[in-house]
Amino acid sequence: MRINKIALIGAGALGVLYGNRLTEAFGNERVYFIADHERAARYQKNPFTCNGRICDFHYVEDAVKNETADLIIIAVKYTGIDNAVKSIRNFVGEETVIISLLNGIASEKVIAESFGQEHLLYCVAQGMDAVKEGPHLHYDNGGILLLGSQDNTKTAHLEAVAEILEEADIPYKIPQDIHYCLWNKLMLNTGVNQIAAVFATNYGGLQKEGEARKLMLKAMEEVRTAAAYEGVRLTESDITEWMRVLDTLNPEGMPSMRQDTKAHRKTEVDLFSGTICRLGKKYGFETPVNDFLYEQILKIEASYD
Ligand SMILES: NC(=O)C1=CN([C@@H]2O[C@H](COP(=O)(O)OP(=O)(O)OC[C@H]3O[C@@H](n4cnc5c(N)ncnc54)[C@H](OP(=O)(O)O)[C@@H]3O)[C@@H](O)[C@H]2O)C=CC1
Ligand SMILES: CC(C)(CO)C(=O)C(=O)O
Repeated sequence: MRINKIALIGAGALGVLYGNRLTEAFGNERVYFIADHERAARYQKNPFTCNGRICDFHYVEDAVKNETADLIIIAVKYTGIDNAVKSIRNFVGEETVIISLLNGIASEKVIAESFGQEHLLYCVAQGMDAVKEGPHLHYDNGGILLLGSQDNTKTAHLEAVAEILEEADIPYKIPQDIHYCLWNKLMLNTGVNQIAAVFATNYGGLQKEGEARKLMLKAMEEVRTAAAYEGVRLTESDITEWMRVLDTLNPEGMPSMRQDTKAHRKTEVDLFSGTICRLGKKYGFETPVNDFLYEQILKIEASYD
């Protein structure tokens, strides 16, 4: 299989980062964003920039028929996944490969249920420092994509995506176990993102000993339990390693969920405690910390003007 046409949906921090690298590599004949009519018009009027340079993006309206993409990259937030799935429907052909850059493990389930497991490759986006203000994206570190198939074998789809990333000079890795990688990142996000939002703090507030850090570790332990029920083994040392990484971060920085609550945006809580509490109910284990965090985050969202 060879990937010719590449579509993205979601021109946010990650969408602009990858959209720009792919457009620079393959041109806007082969690379485009799928967008509804309102977004396409808005984006065309107010072009995106990436590290100070205007992005030469091409937009195709989601109502267009008879245009399928070989690869679709989903880069919306979880709050936008249902509409994004509707928007890409016309572009999914028999051989289309779909990857989701979203955090957590929930978007993959939505995609598989909507289009069939055979279209899906698993992906973790990590290590980037992309910050988007209005249409302007800045990053120093472009991060890396971890990719894998459902059973971690080298499928034709996986090889085709790897080839295209290689050609575009986009860093990627095919780890031994992509599900472990997805869960490990979910464990970090469930602790760090949610605690920073609930305690209205930054990385500095999580780096020092105290109630916030204690609760963060307990929230992460509940993810370990959920992962075990799902057949993924996360260890104590995975948590220790994340704490080492957390302790190196700029204390003034903050995870995306805290940025969302500060800006009074809906959060991705359903990706994090939403997932863990749901699995707790499914398998019959207690999730007191994530129950508490879920409730608190919904309260924060409800308090916005
Ligand atoms: N930013 C990062 O460094 C990282 C992010 N992630 C994860 O990646 C995902 C994306 O994050 P990020 O790029 O930061 O998110 P952003 O909020 O920056 O971007 C999301 C974009 O999706 C667009 N969008 C929403 N709904 C639709 C729709 N129906 N059709 C088309 N576009 C739509 C929004 O457009 P509009 O503005 O026009 O409404 C917005 O620009 C999240 O799950 C995040 O947790 C993972 C690793 C790192
Ligand atoms: C890894 C981390 C916590 C980086 O801040 C993140 O994924 C996020 O902010 O959503």
